[in-house]
Amino acid sequence: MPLDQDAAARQLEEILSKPPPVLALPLPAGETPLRLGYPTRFFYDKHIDKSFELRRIVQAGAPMLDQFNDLAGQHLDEFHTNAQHAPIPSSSLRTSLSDSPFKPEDSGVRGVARYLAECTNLTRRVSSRLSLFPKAPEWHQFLLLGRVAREGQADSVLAVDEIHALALPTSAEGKLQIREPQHVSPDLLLDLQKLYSRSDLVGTWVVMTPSAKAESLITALDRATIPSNRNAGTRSFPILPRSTRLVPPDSPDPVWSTILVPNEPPPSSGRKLRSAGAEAVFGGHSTCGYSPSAIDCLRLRRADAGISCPTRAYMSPIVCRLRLIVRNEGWARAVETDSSVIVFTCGTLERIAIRHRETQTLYLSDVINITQIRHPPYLRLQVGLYIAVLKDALSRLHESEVVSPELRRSTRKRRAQEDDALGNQSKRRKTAAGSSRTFERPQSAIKIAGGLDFMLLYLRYGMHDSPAPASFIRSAPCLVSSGDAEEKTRPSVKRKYLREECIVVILGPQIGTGATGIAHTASLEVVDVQGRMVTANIVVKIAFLAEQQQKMRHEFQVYRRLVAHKVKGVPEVYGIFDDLEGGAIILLMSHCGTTLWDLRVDPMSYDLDTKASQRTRFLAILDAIHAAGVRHHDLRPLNLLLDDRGQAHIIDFDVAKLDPTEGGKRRERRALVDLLFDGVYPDPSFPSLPSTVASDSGDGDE
Ligand SMILES: Nc1ncnc2c1ncn2[C@@H]1O[C@H](COP(=O)(O)OP(=O)(O)OP(=O)(O)O)[C@@H](O)[C@H]1O
Repeated sequence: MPLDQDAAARQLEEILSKPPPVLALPLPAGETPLRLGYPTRFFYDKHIDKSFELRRIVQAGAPMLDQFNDLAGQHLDEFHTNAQHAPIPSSSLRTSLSDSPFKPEDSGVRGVARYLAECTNLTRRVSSRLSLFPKAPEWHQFLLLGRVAREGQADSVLAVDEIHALALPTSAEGKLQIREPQHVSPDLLLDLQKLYSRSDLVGTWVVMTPSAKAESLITALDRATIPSNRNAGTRSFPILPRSTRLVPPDSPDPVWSTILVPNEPPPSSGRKLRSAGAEAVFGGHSTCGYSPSAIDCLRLRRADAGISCPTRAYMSPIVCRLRLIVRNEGWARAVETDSSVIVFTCGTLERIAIRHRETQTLYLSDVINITQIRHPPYLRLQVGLYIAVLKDALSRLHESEVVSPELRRSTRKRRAQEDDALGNQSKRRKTAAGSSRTFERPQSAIKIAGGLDFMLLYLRYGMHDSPAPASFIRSAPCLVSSGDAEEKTRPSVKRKYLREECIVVILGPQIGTGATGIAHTASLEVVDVQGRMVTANIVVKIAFLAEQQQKMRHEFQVYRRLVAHKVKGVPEVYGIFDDLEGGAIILLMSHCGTTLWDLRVDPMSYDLDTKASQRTRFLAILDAIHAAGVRHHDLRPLNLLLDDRGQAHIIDFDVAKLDPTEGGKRRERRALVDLLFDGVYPDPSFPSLPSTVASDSGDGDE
C-alpha cells in the first residue's frame, strides 16, 4: 500500500516541533576553578592577518531565526510535494528524544557537547536528506557535531571550549564517507568531495559550561566591543614582503541575504592597511629603531621582568570575557576553519552568528532558549540552520572556483576527531606538515643570532600574518655559539633596537604538539656585518602554561648537559626567549627531519639497507646520551627522527632525567633495541611519562 504522504509529512513536523529534553548536567568533581579558555588563543590571535579580523558586530535579531525556519519549511514542502516520504518518518527516524531530562555521563563542556550531539542527531539527519539526498531510502547521518581534537582531551575545568565543529564524515582512510552514494547526483558527489578536500569542518560551535555567568555572557554578546588595536605591542618594526594570501569569498547568493545590512560601507579594510605598509619591504641595513611597546618599556624599566598583557590589564572582566568569547573563541576559530556559521551555546541558551567576510562583520541572532523556544521550534530551527550551512559551503565552493581555482582553506589538515559523536577515536596526533623539507642551517646565521638578545617573532601561515611582530628577549643562551656557557641573567630590554640587533623569526605551520607546547617550522633571519640578510630554517617550540614552561626550561638544562659532553644526534639549541607581553616562552632549535612515526606510512622512504645503519646510529646516540648522564625517558617513534640525508636524531628531552642509575640506562637501551628491531611502533597517543620535572638525583628513575 502506498504511503500516506500527508500523514508522513505531518508526522515529521510533529517530530520537529517537540522540544528537546532539559539538560541535567552532573556536578563537576571537586571545586576546581573554571578556566575561561586556552592561553594559546591570546597569543595566536594577535597575529591574525588584518583582512581576517572581526571589525563589527550587528544584532540581526529574530529575522535571522525566521530565515532558518523558512528555509526548513521550503525544504520540507518540496520533499512533501515530490512525495519522497518513504519509509514513514517515525519508523526510520529514531525519535529517542524523551521528555525526561538528559543526563550525560560527563560534567562541564563535554557533558554539554554530548547533550547537543544527542539533541541534533535527528535534525542533522533530516537536514542532510532534505537538502542533499532526498532520494535516499533512509535518513542517514551525514553531518556530525563533535569535538575536534587539537590540544588533547576536552578539559573538564574549561568554562569554554571552542574546539567543536559541524563536520563532514570521514572514513577510516581519511576520505569523505557517503553511505549509498548511488542516491547522490554525480555533480553533487563531486562537489561534496571538493568541499571535503578543502576542509571537513563546515560550522563552528563554541560550547560553554552552563552557569549563570555563561548565560549572561550569551545574553550580552551583542554588547561585545571590538578593540581598536590588539596587535602585539612592538612599534616601528620591519614590514615583511607582501604575502600572496587570498581571502575566501562569501557566497554571492547568501542564504541569509535578508539580514545582511544593505549598502553599509565596509569598515576600513585590513588588506589596504597591509599593502600600504608593504612598500617598506625590510632587508639590509636599517637605521630606524624597533621598539617593544611603550607600556612594556615602562614596566620593564621599573621591574625588568614580570610582564603581563597590557591590553587586558585595563579591561573590566565582563568586557574582557565578551571579547574573548566573540573574537577569540568564535570569530578566530571560524576564520581558521573558514566557516560562516558560529553557534555560541551553553546547553540552555544559544545564539547563532553569521560571519560576513567582506565586511568583517558578525551578525547575531536573538537569544534562543533551547527547551522553551516554540516559534520556531528548536529542532526545526536546527534543520534550517544545517541546510543553510551546507548550502552556504557549496555556494562558496563554486564562488572560490570562479575567483581562484587555487584557493585552499588555510588550515586544511586532517584532524583527529575525538568525540564519539564524530565516530572516531581519540588520538593525540602530531602532524607531519612541512616535515620533508631541506634543512640547511647556514652556521653564519646561527652564529650571529647566538650573539643577539632581542627577537621579533612574526607568524605567517594559514590565517596568520602578523600585523605587528611580538618582541622577545633572550632568557637562555645559544648552546651552539656559547657552548656550555655560564647561566646569564636576562638582559635588560632597551627602548629601541637597530635591525642588526634583532633576530627575526618567521613562524610557519605547526609540526607537532605535545606536553611542552606547540612546535613550528620557522625561518630565522639576521643581518651580517656587510648588511646582508642571512637565514636558517629552524624549529620553534612555544610553551604557554606554567607547567609547560617549567618543562621547557628543564629540557634546556638537559641540552646544556648534552652539549657539555659533545653529544651529537640531538637538536642544536639556539636559546630560550621570553615574550615581552607575557604568556609564552620559546625554544629555538635545529630542524631534525621527520619522525619514524611519520615515515612508517611511506616505507619507500625508509629502505631496508639504510635501516640497519640507522638503527646502529640511534643506539650510538642513546649511548652518548647515557654517557653524558642523561636518561631520555620518552623514546618513541615520534621522538626518533631522520633528516633528508638519512641522519638520525633523538629529540624531546622534557621528561629526561639527569644522573640516572645504571640499571635505568640499561633498561632504556633494551627498550630502544626492541623498538628499532621489532619494528612494532607503539601508538603515538601513548602518553609521555609522568610530567613531573625531574630532579638531578637518580631518585624515581625507574
Ligand atoms: N627539532 C625538531 N626537528 C623536527 N621536528 C621536531 C623538532 N622538535 C619537535 N619536532 C616535532 O614536533 C613534535 C613535538 O615536539 P616535542 O616532542 O619536542 O614536543 P613535546 O611537547 O615535548 O612532546 P611530548 O608530549 O612528546 O613530550 C615532534 O614529535 C616532532 O614531530
